[in-house]
Amino acid sequence: MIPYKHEPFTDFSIEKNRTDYLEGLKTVEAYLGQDYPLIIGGERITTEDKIVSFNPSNKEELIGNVSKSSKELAEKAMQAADEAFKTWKKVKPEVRADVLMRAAAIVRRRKHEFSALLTKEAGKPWNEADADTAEAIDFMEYYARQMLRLKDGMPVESRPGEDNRYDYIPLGVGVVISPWNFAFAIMAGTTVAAMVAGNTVLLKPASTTPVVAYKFIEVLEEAGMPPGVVNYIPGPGSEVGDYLVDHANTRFISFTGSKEVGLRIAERSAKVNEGQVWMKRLIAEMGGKNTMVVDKEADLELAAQSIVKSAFGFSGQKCSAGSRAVIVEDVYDTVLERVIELTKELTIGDPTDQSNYMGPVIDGNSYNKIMSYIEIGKEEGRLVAGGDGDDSKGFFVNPTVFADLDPQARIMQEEIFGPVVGLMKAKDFDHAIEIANNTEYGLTGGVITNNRENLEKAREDFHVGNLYFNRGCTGAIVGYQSFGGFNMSGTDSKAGGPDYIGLHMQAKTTSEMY
Ligand SMILES: NC(=O)c1ccc[n+]([C@@H]2O[C@H](COP(=O)([O-])OP(=O)(O)OC[C@H]3O[C@@H](n4cnc5c(N)ncnc54)[C@H](O)[C@@H]3O)[C@@H](O)[C@H]2O)c1
Repeated sequence: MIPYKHEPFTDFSIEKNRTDYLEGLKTVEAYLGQDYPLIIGGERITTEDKIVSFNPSNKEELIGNVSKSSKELAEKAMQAADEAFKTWKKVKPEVRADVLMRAAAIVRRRKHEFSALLTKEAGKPWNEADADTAEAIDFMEYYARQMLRLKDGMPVESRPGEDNRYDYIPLGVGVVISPWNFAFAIMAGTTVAAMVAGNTVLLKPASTTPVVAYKFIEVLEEAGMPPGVVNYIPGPGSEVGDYLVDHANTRFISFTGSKEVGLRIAERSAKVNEGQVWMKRLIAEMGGKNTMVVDKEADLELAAQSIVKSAFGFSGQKCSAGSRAVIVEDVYDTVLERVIELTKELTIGDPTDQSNYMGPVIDGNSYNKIMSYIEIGKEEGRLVAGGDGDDSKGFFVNPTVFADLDPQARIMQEEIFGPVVGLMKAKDFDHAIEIANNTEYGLTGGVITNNRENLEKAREDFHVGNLYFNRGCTGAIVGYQSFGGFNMSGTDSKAGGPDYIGLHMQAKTTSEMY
Protein backbone atom coordinates (compact mmCIF):
# COMPACT_ATOMS: atom_id res chain seq x y z
CA MET A 1 0.00 0.00 0.00
CA ILE A 2 1.32 3.45 -0.88
CA PRO A 3 1.35 5.71 2.16
CA TYR A 4 -0.38 9.02 1.82
CA LYS A 5 1.94 11.81 0.81
CA HIS A 6 0.98 15.27 1.85
CA GLU A 7 0.18 17.28 -1.25
CA PRO A 8 2.80 19.88 -1.96
CA PHE A 9 1.70 23.47 -2.10
CA THR A 10 1.43 24.74 -5.62
CA ASP A 11 2.10 28.31 -4.63
CA PHE A 12 5.20 28.90 -2.51
CA SER A 13 5.09 32.69 -2.72
CA ILE A 14 5.40 34.86 0.36
CA GLU A 15 2.12 36.54 -0.59
CA LYS A 16 0.21 33.24 -0.62
CA ASN A 17 1.82 32.30 2.67
CA ARG A 18 0.77 35.60 4.16
CA THR A 19 -2.83 35.28 2.97
CA ASP A 20 -3.09 31.75 4.41
CA TYR A 21 -1.64 32.87 7.68
CA LEU A 22 -3.89 35.90 8.06
CA GLU A 23 -6.91 33.77 7.24
CA GLY A 24 -5.95 31.29 9.99
CA LEU A 25 -5.12 34.04 12.45
CA LYS A 26 -8.52 35.67 12.03
CA THR A 27 -10.27 32.45 13.11
CA VAL A 28 -7.90 31.94 16.07
CA GLU A 29 -8.21 35.51 17.30
CA ALA A 30 -11.96 35.05 17.63
CA TYR A 31 -11.44 32.43 20.36
CA LEU A 32 -8.28 33.65 22.12
CA GLY A 33 -8.57 33.85 25.89
CA GLN A 34 -11.54 31.49 26.23
CA ASP A 35 -12.07 28.96 29.00
CA TYR A 36 -11.70 25.26 28.19
CA PRO A 37 -13.11 22.40 30.28
CA LEU A 38 -11.85 18.84 30.67
CA ILE A 39 -13.58 16.25 28.47
CA ILE A 40 -14.34 13.02 30.31
CA GLY A 41 -16.67 10.45 28.77
CA GLY A 42 -17.85 13.22 26.42
CA GLU A 43 -18.88 15.37 29.39
CA ARG A 44 -17.43 18.89 29.79
CA ILE A 45 -16.12 19.44 33.31
CA THR A 46 -14.92 22.84 34.49
CA THR A 47 -12.59 23.14 37.46
CA GLU A 48 -11.67 26.14 39.59
CA ASP A 49 -7.99 25.41 39.21
CA LYS A 50 -6.69 26.47 35.77
CA ILE A 51 -3.71 26.07 33.49
CA VAL A 52 -3.03 29.46 31.90
CA SER A 53 -1.79 29.15 28.35
CA PHE A 54 -0.12 32.27 27.03
CA ASN A 55 1.87 33.40 24.03
CA PRO A 56 5.64 32.94 24.65
CA SER A 57 6.41 35.78 22.22
CA ASN A 58 4.97 38.44 24.46
CA LYS A 59 4.14 36.70 27.79
CA GLU A 60 0.84 38.59 27.84
CA GLU A 61 -1.53 37.36 25.21
CA LEU A 62 -3.83 34.81 26.79
CA ILE A 63 -4.43 31.79 24.57
CA GLY A 64 -6.81 30.10 26.97
CA ASN A 65 -7.67 29.22 30.56
CA VAL A 66 -7.78 25.47 30.71
CA SER A 67 -9.36 23.47 33.50
CA LYS A 68 -6.79 21.45 35.40
CA SER A 69 -7.36 17.80 36.20
CA SER A 70 -6.84 16.42 39.70
CA LYS A 71 -6.27 12.80 40.76
CA GLU A 72 -10.01 12.47 41.44
CA LEU A 73 -10.87 13.62 37.92
CA ALA A 74 -8.15 11.41 36.46
CA GLU A 75 -9.86 8.51 38.24
CA LYS A 76 -13.20 9.54 36.75
CA ALA A 77 -11.56 9.62 33.31
CA MET A 78 -10.09 6.16 33.90
CA GLN A 79 -13.55 4.81 34.63
CA ALA A 80 -14.98 6.49 31.53
CA ALA A 81 -12.17 5.04 29.37
CA ASP A 82 -12.67 1.57 30.90
CA GLU A 83 -16.37 1.72 30.12
CA ALA A 84 -15.84 3.00 26.58
CA PHE A 85 -13.30 0.23 25.89
CA LYS A 86 -16.02 -2.42 26.23
CA THR A 87 -17.75 -1.15 23.09
CA TRP A 88 -14.94 0.59 21.17
CA LYS A 89 -12.86 -2.60 20.97
CA LYS A 90 -15.78 -4.22 19.15
CA VAL A 91 -16.17 -1.44 16.59
CA LYS A 92 -14.88 -2.66 13.24
CA PRO A 93 -11.35 -1.51 12.37
CA GLU A 94 -12.73 -0.04 9.13
CA VAL A 95 -15.06 2.19 11.13
CA ARG A 96 -12.31 3.24 13.54
CA ALA A 97 -10.06 4.05 10.59
CA ASP A 98 -12.86 6.04 9.04
CA VAL A 99 -13.01 8.30 12.11
CA LEU A 100 -9.33 9.12 11.54
CA MET A 101 -9.85 9.77 7.84
CA ARG A 102 -12.72 12.13 8.58
CA ALA A 103 -10.74 13.88 11.31
CA ALA A 104 -7.87 14.35 8.85
CA ALA A 105 -10.28 15.90 6.34
CA ILE A 106 -11.59 18.32 8.97
CA VAL A 107 -8.07 19.37 9.98
CA ARG A 108 -7.09 19.80 6.34
CA ARG A 109 -10.02 22.16 5.89
CA ARG A 110 -8.94 24.08 9.02
CA LYS A 111 -5.20 23.76 8.37
CA HIS A 112 -4.39 27.47 8.45
CA GLU A 113 -6.32 27.92 11.67
CA PHE A 114 -4.43 25.12 13.45
CA SER A 115 -1.09 26.40 12.18
CA ALA A 116 -1.90 29.95 13.29
CA LEU A 117 -2.85 28.62 16.72
CA LEU A 118 0.57 26.94 16.96
CA THR A 119 2.32 30.24 16.16
CA LYS A 120 0.48 31.74 19.13
CA GLU A 121 0.48 28.92 21.68
CA ALA A 122 3.86 27.29 20.94
CA GLY A 123 5.60 30.34 19.41
CA LYS A 124 6.23 28.35 16.21
CA PRO A 125 7.28 30.20 13.08
CA TRP A 126 4.64 29.85 10.36
CA ASN A 127 6.51 27.39 8.14
CA GLU A 128 7.27 25.12 11.09
CA ALA A 129 3.68 25.41 12.34
CA ASP A 130 2.38 24.54 8.89
CA ALA A 131 4.62 21.44 8.87
CA ASP A 132 3.39 20.46 12.36
CA THR A 133 -0.23 20.55 11.18
CA ALA A 134 0.61 18.72 7.95
CA GLU A 135 2.31 15.99 9.97
CA ALA A 136 -0.76 15.61 12.18
CA ILE A 137 -2.86 15.04 9.04
CA ASP A 138 -0.31 12.57 7.67
CA PHE A 139 -0.29 10.61 10.95
CA MET A 140 -4.07 10.26 10.95
CA GLU A 141 -4.24 9.03 7.38
CA TYR A 142 -1.19 6.80 7.63
CA TYR A 143 -2.32 5.09 10.83
CA ALA A 144 -5.83 4.61 9.43
CA ARG A 145 -4.28 2.79 6.45
CA GLN A 146 -1.95 0.76 8.65
CA MET A 147 -4.91 -0.39 10.74
CA LEU A 148 -6.63 -1.62 7.60
CA ARG A 149 -3.53 -3.67 6.80
CA LEU A 150 -3.56 -5.31 10.24
CA LYS A 151 -7.29 -5.86 10.60
CA ASP A 152 -7.22 -9.48 9.37
CA GLY A 153 -4.09 -10.40 11.30
CA MET A 154 -1.08 -12.09 9.74
CA PRO A 155 -1.11 -15.25 7.61
CA VAL A 156 0.09 -18.38 9.45
CA GLU A 157 0.30 -21.98 8.32
CA SER A 158 -2.64 -24.27 8.98
CA ARG A 159 -2.43 -28.09 9.11
CA PRO A 160 -4.88 -30.75 7.99
CA GLY A 161 -7.69 -30.78 10.54
CA GLU A 162 -6.44 -27.62 12.21
CA ASP A 163 -7.13 -24.01 11.25
CA ASN A 164 -4.69 -21.54 12.79
CA ARG A 165 -5.08 -17.80 13.02
CA TYR A 166 -2.94 -14.90 14.20
CA ASP A 167 -5.04 -11.84 15.03
CA TYR A 168 -4.28 -8.47 16.57
CA ILE A 169 -6.48 -7.31 19.42
CA PRO A 170 -6.34 -4.03 21.34
CA LEU A 171 -4.62 -3.71 24.71
CA GLY A 172 -7.12 -1.67 26.75
CA VAL A 173 -6.86 1.74 28.36
CA GLY A 174 -3.73 3.70 27.50
CA VAL A 175 -2.25 6.89 28.88
CA VAL A 176 -0.90 9.25 26.23
CA ILE A 177 1.49 11.91 27.54
CA SER A 178 2.62 14.40 24.94
CA PRO A 179 5.17 17.24 24.70
CA TRP A 180 4.71 20.87 23.66
CA ASN A 181 7.27 21.04 20.86
CA PHE A 182 5.16 19.19 18.29
CA ALA A 183 2.06 20.25 20.11
CA PHE A 184 -0.22 19.08 17.34
CA ALA A 185 1.57 16.35 15.34
CA ILE A 186 2.88 14.26 18.24
CA MET A 187 -0.14 14.80 20.47
CA ALA A 188 -2.51 13.82 17.65
CA GLY A 189 -0.31 11.06 16.21
CA THR A 190 0.21 9.22 19.48
CA THR A 191 -3.47 9.58 20.41
CA VAL A 192 -4.90 8.31 17.14
CA ALA A 193 -2.45 5.41 16.86
CA ALA A 194 -3.73 4.19 20.22
CA MET A 195 -7.42 4.69 19.45
CA VAL A 196 -7.48 3.32 15.91
CA ALA A 197 -6.04 0.08 17.31
CA GLY A 198 -9.21 -0.22 19.42
CA ASN A 199 -7.88 1.13 22.70
CA THR A 200 -9.31 3.99 24.71
CA VAL A 201 -7.15 6.88 25.78
CA LEU A 202 -6.45 9.26 28.62
CA LEU A 203 -4.70 12.20 26.98
CA LYS A 204 -2.49 14.35 29.16
CA PRO A 205 -1.09 17.07 26.88
CA ALA A 206 1.79 19.34 27.84
CA SER A 207 0.72 22.15 30.15
CA THR A 208 2.19 24.83 27.88
CA THR A 209 0.10 23.82 24.85
CA PRO A 210 -3.26 22.48 26.08
CA VAL A 211 -5.55 24.54 23.78
CA VAL A 212 -4.45 22.92 20.52
CA ALA A 213 -5.12 19.53 22.15
CA TYR A 214 -8.63 20.61 23.17
CA LYS A 215 -9.36 21.79 19.62
CA PHE A 216 -8.20 18.41 18.34
CA ILE A 217 -10.56 16.48 20.62
CA GLU A 218 -13.39 18.59 19.21
CA VAL A 219 -12.29 17.49 15.74
CA LEU A 220 -12.35 13.81 16.75
CA GLU A 221 -15.84 14.26 18.17
CA GLU A 222 -17.02 15.92 14.96
CA ALA A 223 -15.49 13.01 13.02
CA GLY A 224 -17.67 10.54 14.92
CA MET A 225 -15.52 9.41 17.86
CA PRO A 226 -17.83 8.05 20.58
CA PRO A 227 -17.69 9.55 24.11
CA GLY A 228 -14.98 8.19 26.38
CA VAL A 229 -12.70 6.92 23.60
CA VAL A 230 -10.29 9.83 24.10
CA ASN A 231 -10.54 11.73 27.38
CA TYR A 232 -8.87 15.12 27.70
CA ILE A 233 -7.25 15.61 31.11
CA PRO A 234 -4.51 18.24 31.16
CA GLY A 235 -2.75 18.63 34.50
CA PRO A 236 0.60 18.55 36.22
CA GLY A 237 2.76 15.60 35.18
CA SER A 238 3.88 15.00 38.74
CA GLU A 239 0.29 14.58 39.94
CA VAL A 240 -1.98 13.44 37.10
CA GLY A 241 0.85 11.78 35.16
CA ASP A 242 2.15 9.78 38.11
CA TYR A 243 -1.37 8.79 39.16
CA LEU A 244 -2.22 7.39 35.75
CA VAL A 245 1.15 5.74 35.19
CA ASP A 246 0.75 3.96 38.54
CA HIS A 247 -2.90 3.05 37.98
CA ALA A 248 -3.69 -0.68 38.01
CA ASN A 249 -6.08 -0.31 35.06
CA THR A 250 -3.53 1.36 32.79
CA ARG A 251 -2.55 -1.17 30.15
CA PHE A 252 0.01 0.92 28.28
CA ILE A 253 1.71 4.29 28.35
CA SER A 254 2.67 6.21 25.26
CA PHE A 255 5.07 8.92 26.34
CA THR A 256 6.96 11.54 24.38
CA GLY A 257 9.21 13.92 26.28
CA SER A 258 12.49 14.20 28.10
CA LYS A 259 14.81 11.39 29.12
CA GLU A 260 14.38 12.27 32.79
CA VAL A 261 10.59 11.95 32.75
CA GLY A 262 10.76 8.92 30.44
CA LEU A 263 13.00 7.08 32.89
CA ARG A 264 10.74 7.98 35.79
CA ILE A 265 7.77 6.58 33.89
CA ALA A 266 9.72 3.44 32.94
CA GLU A 267 10.51 2.78 36.59
CA ARG A 268 7.00 3.41 37.83
CA SER A 269 5.33 1.50 35.03
CA ALA A 270 7.34 -1.60 35.90
CA LYS A 271 5.70 -1.75 39.32
CA VAL A 272 2.77 -4.13 39.57
CA ASN A 273 0.06 -2.59 41.70
CA GLU A 274 -2.75 -4.30 43.55
CA GLY A 275 -5.45 -5.44 41.15
CA GLN A 276 -3.11 -5.25 38.17
CA VAL A 277 -2.95 -8.41 36.12
CA TRP A 278 -0.64 -7.35 33.31
CA MET A 279 2.69 -5.70 32.82
CA LYS A 280 2.26 -2.19 31.47
CA ARG A 281 3.65 -1.69 28.03
CA LEU A 282 5.74 1.42 27.55
CA ILE A 283 6.21 3.24 24.27
CA ALA A 284 8.66 6.06 24.94
CA GLU A 285 10.12 8.67 22.61
CA MET A 286 12.72 10.70 24.43
CA GLY A 287 15.49 13.24 23.88
CA GLY A 288 18.45 13.52 21.58
CA LYS A 289 21.96 14.89 21.27
CA ASN A 290 22.18 14.74 17.52
CA THR A 291 25.27 15.22 15.41
CA MET A 292 26.01 16.51 11.94
CA VAL A 293 29.23 14.94 10.59
CA VAL A 294 31.18 16.71 7.84
CA ASP A 295 33.72 14.77 5.80
CA LYS A 296 36.65 16.45 4.05
CA GLU A 297 35.26 15.38 0.66
CA ALA A 298 31.97 17.21 0.90
CA ASP A 299 29.91 20.10 -0.39
CA LEU A 300 30.97 22.56 2.30
CA GLU A 301 28.22 25.07 1.57
CA LEU A 302 25.64 22.29 1.98
CA ALA A 303 27.40 21.28 5.20
CA ALA A 304 27.19 24.76 6.72
CA GLN A 305 23.56 25.23 5.61
CA SER A 306 22.60 21.84 7.04
CA ILE A 307 24.32 22.50 10.38
CA VAL A 308 22.59 25.88 10.76
CA LYS A 309 19.15 24.64 9.70
CA SER A 310 19.31 21.57 11.93
CA ALA A 311 20.50 23.57 14.92
CA PHE A 312 18.19 26.57 14.74
CA GLY A 313 14.90 25.44 13.14
CA PHE A 314 12.20 26.14 15.76
CA SER A 315 14.97 27.55 17.96
CA GLY A 316 16.55 24.11 18.37
CA GLN A 317 13.47 22.87 20.24
CA LYS A 318 13.22 19.61 18.32
CA CYS A 319 14.23 16.21 19.64
CA SER A 320 15.93 15.79 16.24
CA ALA A 321 17.81 19.13 16.41
CA GLY A 322 21.47 18.98 15.43
CA SER A 323 23.11 20.43 18.52
CA ARG A 324 26.57 19.05 17.69
CA ALA A 325 28.69 19.11 14.55
CA VAL A 326 31.88 17.10 14.03
CA ILE A 327 34.02 18.34 11.18
CA VAL A 328 37.11 16.68 9.78
CA GLU A 329 40.04 18.98 10.53
CA ASP A 330 41.03 19.62 6.87
CA VAL A 331 37.78 21.58 6.32
CA TYR A 332 36.99 22.67 9.88
CA ASP A 333 37.91 26.36 9.55
CA THR A 334 36.07 26.82 6.25
CA VAL A 335 32.86 25.25 7.58
CA LEU A 336 33.09 27.12 10.88
CA GLU A 337 33.47 30.47 9.15
CA ARG A 338 30.42 29.85 6.95
CA VAL A 339 28.33 28.59 9.91
CA ILE A 340 29.09 31.84 11.73
CA GLU A 341 28.11 33.93 8.68
CA LEU A 342 24.84 32.05 8.16
CA THR A 343 23.98 32.21 11.86
CA LYS A 344 24.46 35.95 11.94
CA GLU A 345 22.01 36.31 9.04
CA LEU A 346 19.17 34.64 10.95
CA THR A 347 16.31 36.87 12.02
CA ILE A 348 14.63 36.40 15.37
CA GLY A 349 11.41 37.84 16.73
CA ASP A 350 7.65 37.37 16.91
CA PRO A 351 6.78 34.38 14.70
CA THR A 352 3.59 36.11 13.57
CA ASP A 353 5.97 38.26 11.51
CA GLN A 354 6.88 35.80 8.77
CA SER A 355 10.18 37.47 8.02
CA ASN A 356 11.48 36.06 11.32
CA TYR A 357 13.24 32.72 10.99
CA MET A 358 13.24 32.04 14.74
CA GLY A 359 10.63 32.79 17.37
CA PRO A 360 10.83 32.56 21.16
CA VAL A 361 11.59 29.53 23.30
CA ILE A 362 8.60 28.05 25.05
CA ASP A 363 8.73 29.60 28.54
CA GLY A 364 10.78 31.14 31.34
CA ASN A 365 12.06 27.80 32.65
CA SER A 366 13.31 26.87 29.24
CA TYR A 367 14.87 30.32 28.72
CA ASN A 368 16.74 30.08 32.04
CA LYS A 369 17.92 26.53 31.34
CA ILE A 370 19.28 27.49 27.91
CA MET A 371 20.98 30.62 29.24
CA SER A 372 22.67 28.62 31.99
CA TYR A 373 23.98 26.13 29.40
CA ILE A 374 25.32 29.08 27.40
CA GLU A 375 27.25 30.18 30.50
CA ILE A 376 28.65 26.64 30.84
CA GLY A 377 29.55 26.74 27.13
CA LYS A 378 31.54 29.92 27.63
CA GLU A 379 33.76 28.00 30.05
CA GLU A 380 33.97 24.90 27.88
CA GLY A 381 34.46 26.29 24.37
CA ARG A 382 34.93 29.39 22.23
CA LEU A 383 31.78 31.48 21.74
CA VAL A 384 31.70 32.58 18.09
CA ALA A 385 28.10 33.72 17.58
CA GLY A 386 25.14 34.73 19.76
CA GLY A 387 25.45 33.85 23.42
CA ASP A 388 22.78 36.23 24.65
CA GLY A 389 19.04 36.56 24.92
CA ASP A 390 16.23 38.87 25.97
CA ASP A 391 13.32 37.84 28.15
CA SER A 392 11.95 41.28 28.85
CA LYS A 393 8.95 40.89 26.50
CA GLY A 394 9.08 37.30 25.24
CA PHE A 395 11.57 34.47 25.70
CA PHE A 396 14.09 35.12 22.94
CA VAL A 397 17.50 33.43 22.78
CA ASN A 398 19.86 34.39 19.97
CA PRO A 399 21.24 31.56 17.85
CA THR A 400 24.48 30.57 19.53
CA VAL A 401 27.55 28.81 18.16
CA PHE A 402 30.46 27.44 20.17
CA ALA A 403 33.66 26.22 18.51
CA ASP A 404 36.54 23.93 19.48
CA LEU A 405 34.66 21.82 21.98
CA ASP A 406 35.83 18.66 23.62
CA PRO A 407 33.42 15.75 22.94
CA GLN A 408 33.12 15.25 26.70
CA ALA A 409 32.05 18.86 27.34
CA ARG A 410 28.70 19.08 29.13
CA ILE A 411 27.16 21.11 26.31
CA MET A 412 28.20 18.28 23.93
CA GLN A 413 26.62 15.59 26.11
CA GLU A 414 23.48 17.06 27.67
CA GLU A 415 20.31 17.98 25.78
CA ILE A 416 19.91 21.76 25.89
CA PHE A 417 16.77 21.96 23.77
CA GLY A 418 17.45 25.47 22.55
CA PRO A 419 19.30 27.33 19.78
CA VAL A 420 22.82 26.27 20.72
CA VAL A 421 25.23 24.28 18.55
CA GLY A 422 28.78 23.19 19.31
CA LEU A 423 31.47 22.38 16.75
CA MET A 424 34.13 19.74 17.30
CA LYS A 425 37.18 18.84 15.24
CA ALA A 426 37.96 15.26 14.17
CA LYS A 427 41.25 13.84 12.84
CA ASP A 428 39.50 11.92 10.07
CA PHE A 429 36.12 10.44 9.14
CA ASP A 430 36.41 7.38 11.40
CA HIS A 431 37.26 9.63 14.32
CA ALA A 432 34.25 11.83 13.47
CA ILE A 433 31.87 8.85 13.64
CA GLU A 434 33.45 7.77 16.92
CA ILE A 435 32.78 11.22 18.39
CA ALA A 436 29.24 11.26 16.97
CA ASN A 437 28.49 7.94 18.70
CA ASN A 438 29.91 9.20 21.97
CA THR A 439 26.55 10.04 23.56
CA GLU A 440 23.95 8.23 25.62
CA TYR A 441 21.32 9.16 23.04
CA GLY A 442 20.83 7.78 19.53
CA LEU A 443 18.05 9.64 17.80
CA THR A 444 19.12 11.39 14.58
CA GLY A 445 22.35 12.09 12.75
CA GLY A 446 23.48 13.63 9.49
CA VAL A 447 26.51 13.01 7.31
CA ILE A 448 27.72 15.37 4.60
CA THR A 449 30.08 13.52 2.29
CA ASN A 450 30.82 12.88 -1.36
CA ASN A 451 32.84 9.79 -0.51
CA ARG A 452 30.75 6.65 -1.13
CA GLU A 453 32.97 4.44 1.01
CA ASN A 454 32.61 6.76 4.00
CA LEU A 455 28.88 7.04 3.42
CA GLU A 456 28.51 3.26 3.60
CA LYS A 457 30.74 3.14 6.65
CA ALA A 458 28.44 5.65 8.39
CA ARG A 459 25.36 3.69 7.32
CA GLU A 460 26.78 0.75 9.22
CA ASP A 461 28.51 2.39 12.19
CA PHE A 462 26.65 5.62 13.03
CA HIS A 463 24.29 4.32 15.72
CA VAL A 464 21.13 6.41 15.45
CA GLY A 465 17.52 5.60 14.67
CA ASN A 466 17.30 8.20 11.88
CA LEU A 467 20.35 8.77 9.72
CA TYR A 468 20.39 11.30 6.88
CA PHE A 469 22.97 11.74 4.14
CA ASN A 470 23.72 15.07 2.51
CA ARG A 471 20.95 16.97 4.26
CA GLY A 472 20.14 18.18 7.77
CA CYS A 473 19.10 15.84 10.55
CA THR A 474 15.57 17.17 11.20
CA GLY A 475 12.29 16.79 9.30
CA ALA A 476 11.20 13.13 9.05
CA ILE A 477 8.20 12.42 6.82
CA VAL A 478 5.43 10.12 8.04
CA GLY A 479 5.38 6.84 6.13
CA TYR A 480 8.68 7.57 4.40
CA GLN A 481 11.12 8.14 7.25
CA SER A 482 9.57 6.59 10.33
CA PHE A 483 10.94 8.25 13.42
CA GLY A 484 12.44 6.99 16.67
CA GLY A 485 15.78 6.53 18.34
CA PHE A 486 18.11 4.13 20.08
CA ASN A 487 19.60 4.04 23.58
CA MET A 488 18.30 6.82 25.85
CA SER A 489 16.29 8.29 22.98
CA GLY A 490 13.48 5.83 23.55
CA THR A 491 12.08 2.37 23.04
CA ASP A 492 12.88 2.08 19.30
CA SER A 493 9.22 2.61 18.53
CA LYS A 494 9.36 4.32 15.08
CA ALA A 495 6.40 6.66 14.88
CA GLY A 496 4.97 6.95 11.38
CA GLY A 497 6.33 3.52 10.49
CA PRO A 498 4.79 0.18 9.58
CA ASP A 499 5.28 -1.40 13.04
CA TYR A 500 3.90 1.46 15.11
CA ILE A 501 0.21 0.47 15.33
CA GLY A 502 1.28 -3.05 16.32
CA LEU A 503 2.89 -1.64 19.46
CA HIS A 504 -0.59 -0.68 20.64
CA MET A 505 -1.99 -4.19 20.18
CA GLN A 506 -1.39 -7.77 21.24
CA ALA A 507 -1.33 -10.77 18.96
CA LYS A 508 -3.69 -13.63 19.70
CA THR A 509 -3.17 -17.11 18.28
CA THR A 510 -6.22 -19.32 17.85
CA SER A 511 -6.32 -22.90 16.71
CA GLU A 512 -9.54 -24.57 15.57
CA MET A 513 -9.84 -28.30 15.01
CA TYR A 514 -12.21 -29.49 12.30
N1 LIG B 1 11.87 11.30 20.50
C1 LIG B 1 10.84 12.02 20.11
O1 LIG B 1 10.10 11.65 19.20
C2 LIG B 1 10.56 13.34 20.78
C3 LIG B 1 9.67 14.23 20.17
C4 LIG B 1 9.42 15.45 20.78
C5 LIG B 1 10.04 15.79 21.97
N2 LIG B 1 10.91 14.93 22.53
C6 LIG B 1 11.62 15.29 23.76
O2 LIG B 1 10.74 15.96 24.64
C7 LIG B 1 11.44 16.88 25.45
C8 LIG B 1 10.75 18.23 25.38
O3 LIG B 1 9.42 18.13 25.72
P1 LIG B 1 8.88 18.51 27.18
O4 LIG B 1 9.66 19.66 27.73
O5 LIG B 1 7.41 18.64 27.07
O6 LIG B 1 9.28 17.18 27.98
P2 LIG B 1 8.89 16.76 29.47
O7 LIG B 1 9.49 15.43 29.71
O8 LIG B 1 9.16 17.84 30.43
O9 LIG B 1 7.29 16.62 29.40
C9 LIG B 1 6.65 15.75 28.50
C10 LIG B 1 5.27 15.42 29.05
O10 LIG B 1 5.43 14.66 30.24
C11 LIG B 1 4.63 15.22 31.27
N3 LIG B 1 5.19 14.86 32.58
C12 LIG B 1 6.07 15.56 33.33
N4 LIG B 1 6.33 14.88 34.48
C13 LIG B 1 5.61 13.72 34.43
C14 LIG B 1 5.44 12.59 35.29
N5 LIG B 1 6.07 12.51 36.47
N6 LIG B 1 4.62 11.58 34.91
C15 LIG B 1 4.00 11.64 33.73
N7 LIG B 1 4.09 12.68 32.87
C16 LIG B 1 4.89 13.71 33.22
C17 LIG B 1 4.62 16.70 30.93
O11 LIG B 1 3.54 17.36 31.59
C18 LIG B 1 4.44 16.64 29.42
O12 LIG B 1 3.08 16.41 29.09
C19 LIG B 1 12.85 16.92 24.89
O13 LIG B 1 13.68 16.12 25.68
C20 LIG B 1 12.69 16.31 23.50
O14 LIG B 1 13.86 15.76 22.97
C21 LIG B 1 11.17 13.71 21.97
